Amino acid sequence: MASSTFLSASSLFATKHYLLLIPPQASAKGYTNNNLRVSNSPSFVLRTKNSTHLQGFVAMQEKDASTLGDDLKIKIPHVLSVAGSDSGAGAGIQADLKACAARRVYCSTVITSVTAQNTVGVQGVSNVPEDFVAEQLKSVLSDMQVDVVKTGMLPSVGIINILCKTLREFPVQALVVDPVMVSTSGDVLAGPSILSVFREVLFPMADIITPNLKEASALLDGVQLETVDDLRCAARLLYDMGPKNVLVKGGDLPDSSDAVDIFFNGDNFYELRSPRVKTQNTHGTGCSLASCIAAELAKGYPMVSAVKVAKRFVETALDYSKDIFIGNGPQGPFDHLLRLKRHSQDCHRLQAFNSSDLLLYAVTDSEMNKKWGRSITDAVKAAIEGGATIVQLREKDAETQDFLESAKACLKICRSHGVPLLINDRIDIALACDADGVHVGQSDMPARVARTLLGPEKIVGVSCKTPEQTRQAWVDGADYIGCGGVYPTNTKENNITVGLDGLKTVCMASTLPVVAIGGIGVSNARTVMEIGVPNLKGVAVVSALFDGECVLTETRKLHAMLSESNIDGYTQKLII
Ligand SMILES: Cc1ncc(COP(=O)(O)OP(=O)(O)O)c(N)n1
Ligand SMILES: Cc1ncsc1CCOP(=O)(O)O
Ligand SMILES: [Mg+2]
Repeated sequence: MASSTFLSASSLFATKHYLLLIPPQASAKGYTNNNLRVSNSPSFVLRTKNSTHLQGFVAMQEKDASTLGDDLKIKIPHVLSVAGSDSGAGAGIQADLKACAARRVYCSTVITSVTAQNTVGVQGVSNVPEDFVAEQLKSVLSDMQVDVVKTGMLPSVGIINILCKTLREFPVQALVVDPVMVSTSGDVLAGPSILSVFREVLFPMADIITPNLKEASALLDGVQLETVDDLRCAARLLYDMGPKNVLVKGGDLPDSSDAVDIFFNGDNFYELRSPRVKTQNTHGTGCSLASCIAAELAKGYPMVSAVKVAKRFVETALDYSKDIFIGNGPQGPFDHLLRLKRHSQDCHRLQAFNSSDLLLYAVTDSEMNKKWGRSITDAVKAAIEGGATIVQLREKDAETQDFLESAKACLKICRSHGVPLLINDRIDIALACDADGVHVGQSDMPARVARTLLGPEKIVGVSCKTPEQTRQAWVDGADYIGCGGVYPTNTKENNITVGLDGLKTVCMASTLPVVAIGGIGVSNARTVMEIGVPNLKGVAVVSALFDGECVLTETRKLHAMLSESNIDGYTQKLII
């Protein structure tokens, strides 16, 4: 269906630019090196001729890929949205852009109409002149390898005719038609004059049409649609107008606690049923659903899975957004990217990573807390009260669910004190609780992948014992380096001790700030900090803080020692 580039795997393996990490189950299933389809970086989909697929990561070994030959460039799935602009950005072109971004598909836009719109309703509409719609269409389609066209508000017969003519000139893999007629607020966006051109010209070209109840009824000359059986009849009648597939959305069906949509492909009916999300923030659901279908088609998925994924995508976003508040009208927008609330919860972390946070780095240990009969939250509270400037949860034996609960509780404490909280090894836990970042070692999740998964604003720390590792950490997008064990330690088994010389070598080679770790406490922290390298920013400590009766006392002692020697001030001055 979609025209993503097919690359032969042997050419990928031959290049130094890509390292294709084939998941074990791929070779177990006997996948050959032929016909691997790379659809997205850094994630990829392996697709075989029988369309089974596996997902994984493509890691770029070089940041600069500008020297790649044409045959190795990655084709990005591309949806062109032909729709109206919504100034409130809940629906229309703006929703389409967000839905495609959320589904990791490129979206270009042809604007058919500009609406003055908010959560209350539509205050004004100004259609774009037809010849300028034609010009936009030509600009995009003549250049940009569009896979799928998705239509929204098509406000005039002339614009629809221009679209159909242009699509004949520049054919695409699929056409998704959302026959927008009325906004969520009830305002008319396309008059009855377009009904016949929809039915006679556009629908026969469509791979799928996605009317809601009101639109289906209007297209069927006002027939009443009140039950799921009515939706089935409507789907069949609409199918007879020529589209290859029909999705009739039953979101407005009365008396249903479920959201029921009917999908018909000419052979089979699918009843897509899910619990109705109780929310007022539904503005733009139709546009987003159609865009998501288009996005999945552009990636090469079959129609039924595209529709199912799209429905799940919208439901997830609606559920996530049910308590957000944007605008005073009855139907607010929702958050396609599931990120807006996180930002407002982030308010206690006022700035990005600050290397002076490494001064007194407390690393927890579940065994030690158990031994001394304290909870992890009490341990973290005491460490912060004693002066810890950053906290890492290093819970090696914790069950995932317990770890997540502890991490959420500790995060609350840390946020209320403005202290960053990092998670050791477990990117999944960091993502699930929205921690401030992670610390990974040389055999953990590679720092570059951790960075990709966590995004640019989170902190990524990497353990390094050599200059080569520090350089790689920097290339991979790490924020700091943990270097050790500086001294022998019982906390980490089989750990090679690098000594003060090893620490110095790493610091000298590093372009990133460094924190020293391993066997460090009040008795030797000063010696460590006085090795005289500007980017050594602090000490990371486990047993000296947590393997004792009173975490508060031990942390205070170490904090006093570090502040007394004004180590941070010294290193800050040197590094400037
Ligand atoms: C600040 C800091 N530095 C180094 C480490 C060690 O990480 P790693 O090498 O992954 O070993 P484990 O801690 O996972 O056993 C650290 N945790 N923190
Ligand atoms: C996790 C880790 N990485 C290198 S040494 C070490 C253990 C540090 O623990 P302690 O501070 O008790 O020596
Ligand atoms: Mg680790």
